[in-house]
Amino acid sequence: MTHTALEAAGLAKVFGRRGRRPALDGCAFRLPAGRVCAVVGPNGAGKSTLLALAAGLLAPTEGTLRVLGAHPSEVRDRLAYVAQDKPLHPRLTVADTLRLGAELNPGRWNPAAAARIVAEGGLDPRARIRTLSGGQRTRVALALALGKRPEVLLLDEPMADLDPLARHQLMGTLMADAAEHGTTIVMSSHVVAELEGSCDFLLLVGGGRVRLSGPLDDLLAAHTLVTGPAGGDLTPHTVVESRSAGRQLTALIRPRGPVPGTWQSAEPSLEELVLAHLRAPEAPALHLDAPVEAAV
Ligand SMILES: Nc1ncnc2c1ncn2[C@@H]1O[C@H](COP(=O)(O)OP(=O)(O)OP(=O)(O)O)[C@@H](O)[C@H]1O
Repeated sequence: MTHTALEAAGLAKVFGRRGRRPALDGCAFRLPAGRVCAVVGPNGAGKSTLLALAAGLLAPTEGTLRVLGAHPSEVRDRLAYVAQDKPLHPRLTVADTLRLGAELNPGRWNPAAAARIVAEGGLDPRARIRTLSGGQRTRVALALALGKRPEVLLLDEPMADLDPLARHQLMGTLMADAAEHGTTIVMSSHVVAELEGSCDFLLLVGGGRVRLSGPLDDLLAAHTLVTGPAGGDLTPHTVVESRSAGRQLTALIRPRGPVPGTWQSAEPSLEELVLAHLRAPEAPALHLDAPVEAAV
């Protein structure tokens, strides 16, 4: 039994010929099993590439990405992956699709988990996939994924085409499943607010690199949002991002020692942490997950 769900070392992926800008470059992180991990970052940052590598659908150009201590292809039956485009057979009905899920996952399939997700969306089991809306297809794809009873669930922007109520309800189902079975969930999303309160581990990817990694509480505690007079001196602290409005300066810092009482300070929210790093792509990386070094 491994206690590590995902472990990347020196991970790089170049699409097409070598020499092109890598989609991922020199990524190293370690995600312990049982965590709910948010993967965030701007468009083109490499989030989908990372998830497809973890699912074993892509091979790294350099380095390794181990899943449950093994090569992804060796643990395929212990993983489930929901891609952005949710490939489902358009002519099958919802019930046929779940039956296929059962046939493809003998000994693992949990019909109740899959049926529950479909039923909660009010989907007619006799409806053909091609007649479903984007959000309804997402629900079927999530039902297939959870029905597989995976140890690691990889979700690429799973909530993008769901209405707010369905998002809320499906997030609740996912979190309950993770809590009950210890499932590791790795979920990319652009809607940072919806990750707050559900995720306990963060990977912030930018320009193909992992810029922040670690337990969310530790990453938040390592940063302080300060407000003070414009032109105020923030040495010796590491300033991730600062903005002035009139005579006031607001900055996200990584404190190195106490912050003077002339500054108002508070712990940032997840959204504030992520937005500051997105606005400041050159800010230094911070890894609080003790990743392994790339093998030489
Ligand atoms: N199949 C592919 N062939 C060539 N380049 C690709 C391919 N897939 C991704 N890329 C490139 O790799 C980089 C990372 O893409 P990726 O889809 O992983 O980003 P992302 O963070 O998931 O973006 P988004 O938030 O827009 O979904 C981008 O520059 C993209 O153009």
